[in-house]
Amino acid sequence: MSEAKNLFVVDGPLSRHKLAVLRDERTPTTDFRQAMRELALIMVAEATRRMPTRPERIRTPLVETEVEQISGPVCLVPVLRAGLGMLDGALALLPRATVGFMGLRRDEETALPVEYYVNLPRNLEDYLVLVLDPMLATGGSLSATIDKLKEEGAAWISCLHAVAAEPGVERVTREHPDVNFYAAAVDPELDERSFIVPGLGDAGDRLYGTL
Ligand SMILES: O=P(O)(O)OC[C@H]1O[C@H](OP(=O)(O)OP(=O)(O)O)[C@H](O)[C@@H]1O
Ligand SMILES: O=c1cc[nH]c(=O)[nH]1
Ligand SMILES: [Mg+2]
Repeated sequence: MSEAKNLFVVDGPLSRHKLAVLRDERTPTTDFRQAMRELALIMVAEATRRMPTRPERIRTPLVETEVEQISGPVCLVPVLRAGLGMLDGALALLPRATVGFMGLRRDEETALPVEYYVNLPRNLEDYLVLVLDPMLATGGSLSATIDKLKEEGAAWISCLHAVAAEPGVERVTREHPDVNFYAAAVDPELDERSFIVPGLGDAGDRLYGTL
């Protein structure tokens, strides 16, 4: 298992349970979607633990006191399509977040990412950015996403994944030591089509019934 300092495995009983539902080939689309939403919620709770905060003085009904607020606006960036399966869960905890989109699909022959849609907020440097994508396989799609976000000025980025594969983790943690990566599981390998093994199959197809 990767020992990178910027990799965090979110593997408590609840996330293991959700992941078990996602991995099972018998799970129908509706249950798969629900488990993905719930896992995203758990992962956002974990990833926000390392967000910067700022103090603020307020009054409770009794006295004046100091509280903490997350120190910037948050931008959620789902990587289309599969990342959309995590968006609702993330928005449940961060309802005021801005949402940007990265449209990428892997070429079936080469497994390299092809960009087809990008829509990010202006002034990305002001935001704390959370990238949502259930699958981190070779790391090609995530690497392209992080490069784009940094090009647009993002300075604080964390990435949330249901399943990551060792080779992809090795790549993105090495290329981006300033970014934090969260995964519910790190699987050992990729098959000849660059699918994660054991993995959960094609997350986009399972979310949207396009099997
Ligand atoms: O680490 P990589 O090797 O780049 O693979 C991971 C990417 O593959 C999947 O998307 P896919 O291309 O299947 O698009 P989809 O979400 O539209 O199905 C997944 O959601 C990631 O974005
Ligand atoms: O195993 C994999 C690899 C890439 N994308 C997926 O959806 N699943
Ligand atoms: Mg897919």
